[in-house]
Amino acid sequence: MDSISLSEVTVVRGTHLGFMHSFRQPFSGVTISPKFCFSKVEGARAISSSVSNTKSQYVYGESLAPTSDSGYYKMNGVNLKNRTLISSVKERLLLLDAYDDEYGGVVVDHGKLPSTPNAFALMLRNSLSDWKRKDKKGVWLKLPVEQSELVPIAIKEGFEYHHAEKRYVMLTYWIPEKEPCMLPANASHQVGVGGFVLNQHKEVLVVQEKYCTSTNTGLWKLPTGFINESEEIFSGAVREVKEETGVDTEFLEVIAFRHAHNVAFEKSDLFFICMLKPLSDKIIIDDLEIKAAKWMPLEEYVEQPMIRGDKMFKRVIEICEARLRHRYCGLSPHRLISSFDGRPSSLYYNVVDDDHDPSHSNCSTDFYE
Ligand SMILES: NC(=O)C1=CN([C@@H]2O[C@H](COP(=O)(O)OP(=O)(O)OC[C@H]3O[C@@H](n4cnc5c(N)ncnc54)[C@H](O)[C@@H]3O)[C@@H](O)[C@H]2O)C=CC1
Repeated sequence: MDSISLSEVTVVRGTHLGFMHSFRQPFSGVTISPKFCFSKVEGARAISSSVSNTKSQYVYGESLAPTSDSGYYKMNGVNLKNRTLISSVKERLLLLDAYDDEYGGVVVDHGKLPSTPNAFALMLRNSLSDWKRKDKKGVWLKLPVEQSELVPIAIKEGFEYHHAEKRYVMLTYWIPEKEPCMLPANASHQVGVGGFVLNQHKEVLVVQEKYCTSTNTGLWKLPTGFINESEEIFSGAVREVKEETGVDTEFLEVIAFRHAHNVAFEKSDLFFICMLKPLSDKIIIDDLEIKAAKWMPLEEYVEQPMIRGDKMFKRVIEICEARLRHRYCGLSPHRLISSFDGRPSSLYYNVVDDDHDPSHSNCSTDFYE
């Protein structure tokens, strides 16, 4: 792409009204209309190298134009003497809207992307030159699905995929050639939960999955699933159990967690095994995912060959049994806001509460009395 048309440039600027705010400052007292067009002029590097245009006069709105005296420019009837300033303003018109991040990089404003591929290609190239000149580091470019035609253009300029979601793809570019790329990688883990739900009759809530490997066919297992974005582990476990079995539960503790790698899409897996107290006993299965569910005596569950012969399942049950005998203590969530990031969060721990009264420890709670 070597040139863009005048009309395309007009569209480009039409998406950049935010820029006009800063544009006002160098020409204080001069009003600049956001609706404008321009043509090639001497000294405007960014434009002259890439815009094909035949008009001899250029204007911003209807106001910026060279005067008969070649050293002067006129805007809304006011003479401007600073050619360099005008040239730099013209260049800025062909840059992507972006803001600095705290690591010396830039984040392109995805809400203000130009609407045509040609304009985007020109502005991206100009912006990269500008960021390189300014020694910027990482560039974050989020392209919404509605503008997916811009993806190959960015790739051609050297951008790489970082991650994708349903509505966008994120691309990155690391500028410093002599420094290793410091941009954080895409999220590396998925988070799963499993519910150990034991009733007062020492029966455990188990399910048979509708879709499973042949080795697991017929296995009665704990309800498991993945937590949703922005969902807490404790509420995700309660939700999964409810969805799969219809049983209401109260979260008690994280009993253990497993860390495994290359589980899906080469991502690692954090699996939190949660102890839950049943609040209802009626089973209504989710027949999209689950073939059957029932309350099964704990001894019977443990005696299944796949449980007895499996190091993880066997150990998990041993831990749960130890917890029931007060020989082990899991982790309970405590809600807090850290001034580090100001975000509400859950800290899982099992020590006594603030008043240092051991009776307040979650370890002392007897779930089934
Ligand atoms: N299922 C099990 O026996 C065990 C599960 N876990 C852990 O439990 C957590 C959740 O794992 P699972 O329950 O096994 O999740 P899963 O792989 O069974 O996926 C959960 C649900 O997503 C849907 N799904 C997944 N992939 C699909 C596809 N390609 N097409 C259509 N639907 C699809 C299915 O409805 C499935 O029931 C993970 O952290 C895992 O490590 C740990 C040990 C055993």
